[in-house]
Amino acid sequence: MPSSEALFLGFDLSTQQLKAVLITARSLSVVHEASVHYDTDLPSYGTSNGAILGPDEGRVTSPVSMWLEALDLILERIRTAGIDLRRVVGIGGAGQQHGSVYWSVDAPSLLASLDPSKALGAPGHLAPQAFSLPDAPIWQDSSTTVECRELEDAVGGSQALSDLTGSRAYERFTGVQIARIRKVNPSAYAQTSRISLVSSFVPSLFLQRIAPIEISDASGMSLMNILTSSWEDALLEACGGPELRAKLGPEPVLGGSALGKIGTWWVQRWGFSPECIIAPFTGDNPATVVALSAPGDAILSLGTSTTLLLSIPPPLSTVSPSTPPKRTTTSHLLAHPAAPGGYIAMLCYKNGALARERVRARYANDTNDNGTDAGTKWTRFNEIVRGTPPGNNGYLGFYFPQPEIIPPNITGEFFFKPDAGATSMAAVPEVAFPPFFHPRAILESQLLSIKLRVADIMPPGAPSLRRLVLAGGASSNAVIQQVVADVFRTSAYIVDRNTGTQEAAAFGGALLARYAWWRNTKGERGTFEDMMAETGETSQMKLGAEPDAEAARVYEDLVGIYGTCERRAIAIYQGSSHDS
Ligand SMILES: Nc1ncnc2c1ncn2[C@@H]1O[C@H](COP(=O)(O)OP(=O)(O)O)[C@@H](O)[C@H]1O
Ligand SMILES: O=C(CO)[C@@H](O)[C@H](O)COP(=O)(O)O
Repeated sequence: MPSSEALFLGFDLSTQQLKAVLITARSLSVVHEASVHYDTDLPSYGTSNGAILGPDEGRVTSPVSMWLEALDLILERIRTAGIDLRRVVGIGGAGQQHGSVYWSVDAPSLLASLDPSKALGAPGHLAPQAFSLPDAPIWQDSSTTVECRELEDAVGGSQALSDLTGSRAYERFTGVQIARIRKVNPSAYAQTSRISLVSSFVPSLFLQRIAPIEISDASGMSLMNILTSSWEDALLEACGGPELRAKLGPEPVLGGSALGKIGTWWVQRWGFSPECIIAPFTGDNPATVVALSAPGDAILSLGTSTTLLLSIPPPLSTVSPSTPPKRTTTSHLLAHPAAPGGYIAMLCYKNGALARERVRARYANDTNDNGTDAGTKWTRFNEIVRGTPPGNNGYLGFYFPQPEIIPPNITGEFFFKPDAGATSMAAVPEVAFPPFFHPRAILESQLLSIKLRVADIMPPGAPSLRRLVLAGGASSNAVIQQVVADVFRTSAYIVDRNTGTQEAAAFGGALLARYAWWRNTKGERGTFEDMMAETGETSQMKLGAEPDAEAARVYEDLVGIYGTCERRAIAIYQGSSHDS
């Protein structure tokens, strides 16, 4: 590869880390990856897994200054690795969905006049004065239940809101987060000139002006009409009053388009080319779909959250009117970032990686457990899972350390085992649940919940899943790959680390930048797929695990029992939360 070959830079500002992937223009090969882990690389912010809990019940935020410093640090790491940033012709990326950043009235002039002698995160440079709130509410926030009910009431209920926006009201969605800020901190709201999503915050820094919000990530706000991809006045009014439209900026834009060229601060401080284009960033889940989706596949993303993603392509014919995809009160429908008229169906769970880590720490703590995620940290956990049979001898556990999204708001742990005659399941206290069964129990219950609901998001008449593609941190774990293949009776594919990157969202962001560059700089008119076909990119997937027929049969029998136990866990939770 000539060292002058043009590069695309993709970021993913996710929950626990900022990640970056650099790919070549012609073959889309990954030339470099970098990351900044907030807790360990920027400990002065005191985050736990990238977030700060409280002070109010359910409040979860991340410091905006920490994200600025993370950008400084990741660029330093990329430069130190010997990458010549002048080669970067396009920047794109992704952000954790729903999180919001509140810009002050001074922000536009501060952004436009950044000082090349100062780091982005240097105190007094942008922060605190460019922001009307120092902390950004993130997707783990669950403090807005009242605002959710108010929003649904304003439009005629949860299904009506889902029909309009693709989702019922959810605590983490940006519209209700805005409504809460307007209610509890009206002066900060009044001083806010613009509101960005995490995904539009980062390109705003690169452009040195506030970027528009992208349609796929706008689908996670409860503010956009999912069929027209335009802001919906009734929703804007309900969440943020008449002033919200101006704070959101222009109508949402399609991904894979060029927003403009990189700002002069980046050219002067970091040596980027002034011709480098900036593409809209999207949500981390839509970016993962862009990176990994092929017809007939579903994607299971095992990051901090767990998501199941299904790409619904645009109708083949624009002549015959298409039936709008299903909208439900348990799943989400998002606009596709790069295929106008296409959608993404999604299930999302809050208790993913962090809940599994908690079980590992309590019940599978290796004496050598100071290893890394990729090294020995999961060794004991995996041994225990291998030492227990599919179905876990009937022991079923539910682990919701944080208020869950599916089922809504359930919190706590709930355990079940077959009763004495093995004819039904009995709820049992933790002490009656052998510790050895917990590691498999958390994997099985997290996956059975998805199995129970996956039919809800399949388009009518769609064939059954061809294969599941795994993404996110836990996708590299071979034991987890096998349980996934068995539960869903489908081949589990993973990204081949020799040819691709595990950082699918950052990679998807780089691909969207490549698509924007191809259309805007090269003047091409084709689809994203046309662009991919021209690159001659070879598959980055490899088989992770094939289902075991006997194990798959066990899970087919178990899914109904899982559903019954889940209903009982909800009843126990509701009983206990009413008592307290
Ligand atoms: N080998 C592994 N086995 C199980 N889980 C893993 C493994 N490696 C990483 N993880 C999990 O991946 C999580 C991080 O996933 P990642 O997709 O990077 O998160 P995010 O994008 O939300 O910041 C960690 O919290 C860890 O629990
Ligand atoms: O809330 C959602 C999706 O609706 C989450 O999936 C966030 O987008 C966070 O993603 P990760 O950091 O877990 O990848």
